Amino acid sequence: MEPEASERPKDLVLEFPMGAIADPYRAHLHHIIPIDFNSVQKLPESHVWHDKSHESLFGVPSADPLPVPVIDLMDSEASSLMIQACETWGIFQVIGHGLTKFMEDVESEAEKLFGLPVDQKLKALRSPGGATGYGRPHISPFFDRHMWQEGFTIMGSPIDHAKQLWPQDYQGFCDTIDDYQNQMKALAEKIIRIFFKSLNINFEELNWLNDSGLSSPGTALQLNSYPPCPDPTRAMGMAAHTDTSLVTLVQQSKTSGLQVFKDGVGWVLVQPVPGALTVNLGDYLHILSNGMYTNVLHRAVVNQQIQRFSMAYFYAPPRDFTVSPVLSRVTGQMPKYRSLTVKEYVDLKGKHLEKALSLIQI
Ligand SMILES: O=C(O)CCC(=O)C(=O)O
Ligand SMILES: [Fe+2]
Repeated sequence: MEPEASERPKDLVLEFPMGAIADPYRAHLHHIIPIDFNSVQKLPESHVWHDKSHESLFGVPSADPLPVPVIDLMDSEASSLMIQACETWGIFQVIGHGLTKFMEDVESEAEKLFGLPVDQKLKALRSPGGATGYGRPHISPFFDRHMWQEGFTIMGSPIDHAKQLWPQDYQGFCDTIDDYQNQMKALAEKIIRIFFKSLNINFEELNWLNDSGLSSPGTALQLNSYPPCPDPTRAMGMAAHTDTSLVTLVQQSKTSGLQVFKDGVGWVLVQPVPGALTVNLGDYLHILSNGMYTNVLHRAVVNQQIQRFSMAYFYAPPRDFTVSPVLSRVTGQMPKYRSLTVKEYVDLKGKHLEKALSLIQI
């Protein structure tokens, strides 16, 4: 039976042999190299998502979408509005952050990067089993269809890959990316402190959140490009997933494409607001809040006319940090999830994707 449009899809993983997910197939180049989008006139069968067998996963956007909350950081009520938004949506957009210049600069670098000839981009290809560089979405091995997307993942300095892309002229890209990551880190930490305060977490003692210790948070910047697609209603830009983060800051270009799943409503478009950054709540805040804050299920769809870009900055605790439902201790509720380290959760998510949370349910 197909789920109602407004019921959160429970099984997002398509028919991919489970045994293969944990084995080296995961690192196979087939799941790393994007197709040459310029040379394709017709959507290849390998990229068709919207057919009978996948209907329930695809879903249709809600006919009467409610707007995702837009919050001005200068508003004196901003903190409580964010908290409200995450009890219901798990996502909101922020304006009034003063980061427009950095956003414009990073978007033009992303355009430059994805505009390079395919052979040039392939020089910075992610290595099998590696995390950074050019390639398909990291969630690709879980799905038996390919997504209409190419990405570039950065952790720390992008200098090694940038030198492969622009041997003579890589410094501008690196400087823009460094500045952007510094700004995004500060904003992510500001938002995380608001949520930790609401959960009574003593964040003054968390050296990784206060830049005062040996351990550092896990951060990554993902540049996404979704080229114009010959058959957008049957294709998928990025399949539905939740982020393995505390929060993710997403910058969308003017072209819409990000959709979120809202219980009782269905898929809702996150309408790009000029200058706004979208804040997605990830799995770790969901666990810490004992399920009170929604880890938003989201995906990206594509269009026929315009190449769309997005920049996603992920912020997670260090790998040795223990994630446990602290809210249950405060309120006396039964914990819904068992405690585990970030490293353990990352391993579970790497093997089971969206099933990871149900595997730690008590
Ligand atoms: O392209 C988008 O708007 C979403 C990207 C995303 O969800 C991700 O990179 O995790
Ligand atoms: Fe995401």
